[in-house]
Amino acid sequence: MILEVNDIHTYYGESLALQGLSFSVNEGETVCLLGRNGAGKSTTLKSIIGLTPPRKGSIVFAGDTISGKPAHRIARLGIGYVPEDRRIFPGLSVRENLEVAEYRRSGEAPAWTVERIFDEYPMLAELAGQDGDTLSGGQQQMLTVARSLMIQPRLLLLDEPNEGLAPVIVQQIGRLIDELSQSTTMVFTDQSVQFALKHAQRAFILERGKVVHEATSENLRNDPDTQERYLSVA
Ligand SMILES: Nc1ncnc2c1ncn2[C@@H]1O[C@H](COP(=O)(O)OP(=O)(O)OP(=O)(O)O)[C@@H](O)[C@H]1O
Repeated sequence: MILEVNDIHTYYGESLALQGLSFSVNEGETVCLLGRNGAGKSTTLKSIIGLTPPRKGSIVFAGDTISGKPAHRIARLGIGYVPEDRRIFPGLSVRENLEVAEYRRSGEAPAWTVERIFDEYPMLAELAGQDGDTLSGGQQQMLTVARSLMIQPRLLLLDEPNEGLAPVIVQQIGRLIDELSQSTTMVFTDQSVQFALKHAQRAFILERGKVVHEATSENLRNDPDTQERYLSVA
């Protein structure tokens, strides 16, 4: 088990967003968090990375309790996070956006360098000198995912990577998830059950800040009742 989220309670002010949410992820797996708007998917990822620390419960990553640690320390333990709003640093080139994120754990050769990213994603190499702010939505998403690799993640969290992107770009993001899932454990959120089932091995369905259903993608695909109950827009 690389990630264990145990009974977390996360608040915004006095308002309870996650109320006893638990799930776990095995090393090498790709899982998806599904659920209607406001179910708590983004807050779950933000709780793991430490942006909205849970007030109760615990989160264990690779044997270390990370709940309670500051976000930058959690990231340095090897958790990459791509927020919903893709924070490209404006005024920095594509190359600089990657360079500022670079982190090498002592004693380990980095798996990801700017050169490797440019080799594997030539589209980013072509844009190397361009200001990050001038990129299209799809290019920005590629860059934010690539940037999250620069901390050499063992676990990658992607929050709605497809939001606002054209279908052809969504296909590219799907391919990127498939490729990265060969080497990295991943947790992503998505509004589209079809996309999730295609690219994740397991899904957790959230409702009102809790996991209410867990299934392999295969089983959920053949379970229209559960899809209808928790995922269809009423
Ligand atoms: N910054 C915030 N301040 C106050 N409440 C918030 C904030 N962000 C989220 N919430 C509340 O927390 C709950 C969970 O929201 P969250 O964004 O995690 O859901 P989600 O499943 O990711 O939904 P969406 O698909 O709309 O992003 C909701 O009730 C939401 O209104």
